[in-house]
Amino acid sequence: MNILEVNNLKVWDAHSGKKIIQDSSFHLKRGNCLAIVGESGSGKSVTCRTIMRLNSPSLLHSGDILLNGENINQLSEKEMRKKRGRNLCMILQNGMSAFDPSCVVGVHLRETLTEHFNWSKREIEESMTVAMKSVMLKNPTEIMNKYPHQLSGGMLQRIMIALAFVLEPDIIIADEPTTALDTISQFEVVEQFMKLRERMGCSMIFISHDLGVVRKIADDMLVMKNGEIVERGNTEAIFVQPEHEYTNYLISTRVALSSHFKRLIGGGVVVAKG
Ligand SMILES: Nc1ncnc2c1ncn2[C@@H]1O[C@H](COP(=O)(O)OP(=O)(O)OP(=O)(O)O)[C@@H](O)[C@H]1O
Repeated sequence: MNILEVNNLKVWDAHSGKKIIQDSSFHLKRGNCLAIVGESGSGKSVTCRTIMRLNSPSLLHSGDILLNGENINQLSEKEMRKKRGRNLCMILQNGMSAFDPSCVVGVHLRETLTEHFNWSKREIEESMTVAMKSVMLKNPTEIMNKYPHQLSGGMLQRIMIALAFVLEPDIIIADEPTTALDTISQFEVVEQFMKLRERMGCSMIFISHDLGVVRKIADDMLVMKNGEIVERGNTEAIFVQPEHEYTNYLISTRVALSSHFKRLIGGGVVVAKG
């Protein structure tokens, strides 16, 4: 059963007429994680922002976007706002850009949750506290009283994941959620995503440059190049036997990079003698 079906999605720049997404059709099965990979500028983020209807007004689109069978492309802006957060939740690359820099994060969390639930301030704080502890954020009350710039990138990502725990959306769209983080935070955030899936069984679209993470987390994947999907299917099957030469290139580049890295690390270890 598909929770999301995207049919014949086209996106273009109204000013230049440049086609950004050519004619994209894909689906997300309920409870599955679909990864979108591809080089920079291939249209991964524009695809996801179109689903959320968060593109800049200069980008126009056509096609059907069926969420639970309902064509959300035909909804008014007001109806779409209700879908965002409660049904579709996006976790961005840079946690800093997701929060209002002028207020403490607790205000942002309260505003978001008040829009979707008829909860008191206390209920909101209680459910956020539980969710924040579950993503290993200690001292939730203290964190909620801090401004975004006073928190690390990894902490902000985990706050967004905690918010997703509370919102329990049908679909979480994560746009390179670990790119801006250091290696340790990347590992922790990926762990939290896996936990999120296990606990909520939610459906997820996961954009990533990191093929190691994709192989670990995604059931299915799409490979994009120049606004087109060039390969799709089961993640493991694609990794074992990529059909498109571009996918082959992406996978073999990763393998080459990783063995180069291992050689460097191995070669860099000097054991003192005597
Ligand atoms: N607001 C916009 N106006 C015009 N062109 C845009 C706009 N936003 C994105 N584009 C163009 O759309 C294309 C796809 O961009 P997109 O951000 O989806 O790529 P991406 O695959 O997500 O890349 P990355 O991995 O670097 O995030 C790019 O050529 C980009 O320049």
